[in-house]
Amino acid sequence: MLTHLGACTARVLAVSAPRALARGTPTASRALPARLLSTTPHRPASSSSPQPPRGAPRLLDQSGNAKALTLQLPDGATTSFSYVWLRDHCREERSYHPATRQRLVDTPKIPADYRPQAVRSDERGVSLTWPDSPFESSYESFFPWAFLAEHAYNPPVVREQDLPSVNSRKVLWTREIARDMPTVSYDEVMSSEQGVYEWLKRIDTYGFSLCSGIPGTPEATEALIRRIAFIRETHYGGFWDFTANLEHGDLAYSEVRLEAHTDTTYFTDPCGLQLFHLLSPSTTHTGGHNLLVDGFRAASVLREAHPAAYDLLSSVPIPSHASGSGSASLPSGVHLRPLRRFPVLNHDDKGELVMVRWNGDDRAVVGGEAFEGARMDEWYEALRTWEGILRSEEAQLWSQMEVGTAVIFDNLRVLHGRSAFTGERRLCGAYVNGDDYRSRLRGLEKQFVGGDPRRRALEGVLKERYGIERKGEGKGSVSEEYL
Ligand SMILES: C[N+](C)(C)CCCC[C@H](N)C(=O)O
Ligand SMILES: O=C(O)CCC(=O)C(=O)O
Repeated sequence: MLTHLGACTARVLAVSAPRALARGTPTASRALPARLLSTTPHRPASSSSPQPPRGAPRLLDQSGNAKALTLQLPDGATTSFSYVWLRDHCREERSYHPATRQRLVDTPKIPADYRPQAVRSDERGVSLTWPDSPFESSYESFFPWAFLAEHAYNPPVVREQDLPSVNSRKVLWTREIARDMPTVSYDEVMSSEQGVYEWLKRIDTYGFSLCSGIPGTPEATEALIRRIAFIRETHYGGFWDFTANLEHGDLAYSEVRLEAHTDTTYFTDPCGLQLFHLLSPSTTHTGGHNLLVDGFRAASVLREAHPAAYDLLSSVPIPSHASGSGSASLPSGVHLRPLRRFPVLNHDDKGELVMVRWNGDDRAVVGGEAFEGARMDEWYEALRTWEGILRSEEAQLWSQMEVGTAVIFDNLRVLHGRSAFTGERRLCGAYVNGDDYRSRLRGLEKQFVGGDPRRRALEGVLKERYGIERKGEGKGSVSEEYL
């Protein structure tokens, strides 16, 4: 078991109905705490919404003389595709390897004025017959309506506002979550794909999860991590089994307190997941308690209360370094250029917060043009404000780790730390790449719930708004599993 430190006195920011993460048969995992800060869930149109217009989309010009393929959707909307785009995105075997799903067509050789000699459509989609030409012998491409509707660009048929944000499933938390921690059991993770799915869903939702019932050995811990994906090797090695011996020239290998931070801020691509499992019983040491802070919640508090500070921490790039060990040297002085630098708060191209990078110990010298004038004072004020939120009582989830229960967290969202300790404290764990974790989760979502939330919303929009569905295998090699 994990012993939570201190009474849970944090304010619950907002509570809505408990969210069932798992669909279908309940697993051995415990129920999940109610939402602690409501985020606006994406609500697909209810069954009372008007019935979608029926009938397949239709072509507006089948003459083949048009400069582009234009189709009209059942609601009257029209959208066009360039013929070069169509030839480039053909999913037939001549153009798209059916096993590797890689493009075979040599795109730059498609003539700029390429056009089909015939175009026809039916209830399933559109067929274009390409002519004999120096580019290729005559050939037919088929596109299911679902493929065209999903990938329409001129104009788009499905827009960003039709889909849930990448953070729609995330539940922000305070230390209050200690009342009922997202937890799965070692046995369920090791014994079934459903178990791995329950584990990764919790990590995706809360940014962390416990896993209980683990044999107190590094071997069992490593096997558990490898149920997600392969381990990410760094200059600290792959799977770590360490004590406070400064083995790798880093404070993690010491007994000092570490404030809430994210790891590997000196890498262009910080490690995605990080797992810790205590191997020495709590009787062998004093202190060394685990700290977790929801960096996305902290950022939302900062944005609400200190928007200027939020903007500053979202724009000014911060250098980071690690002494590394042996051959690794990751300096990042003001004039030394890593591949690129990142701010503390990082957003995707839709403005969604997707990565927190914060490590006060590993931060290198800040300076350069970005800090001229009053900017340096403003930045330190923002730092104090940000750290004030991270160190607030309501934000800090402290736990005394125990042999048999591991904590795993998303290093791009959840900050971690530890209290100082004395005595023998042996910890093991590893990093997993963020892309490998997200890929594994998407594969499990496809297996258990028909895809990730955006994929399911996209197909819901096409079906409910236009009556268009992806219907099993398409014609030829164009499968409905197109990427
Ligand atoms: C490998 N292990 C997790 C034990 C320690 C990693 C060292 C942490 C480093 N200061 C950083 O923040 O990246
Ligand atoms: O010792 C711990 O509990 C955590 C150490 C740490 O923060 C790290 O390795 O990044």
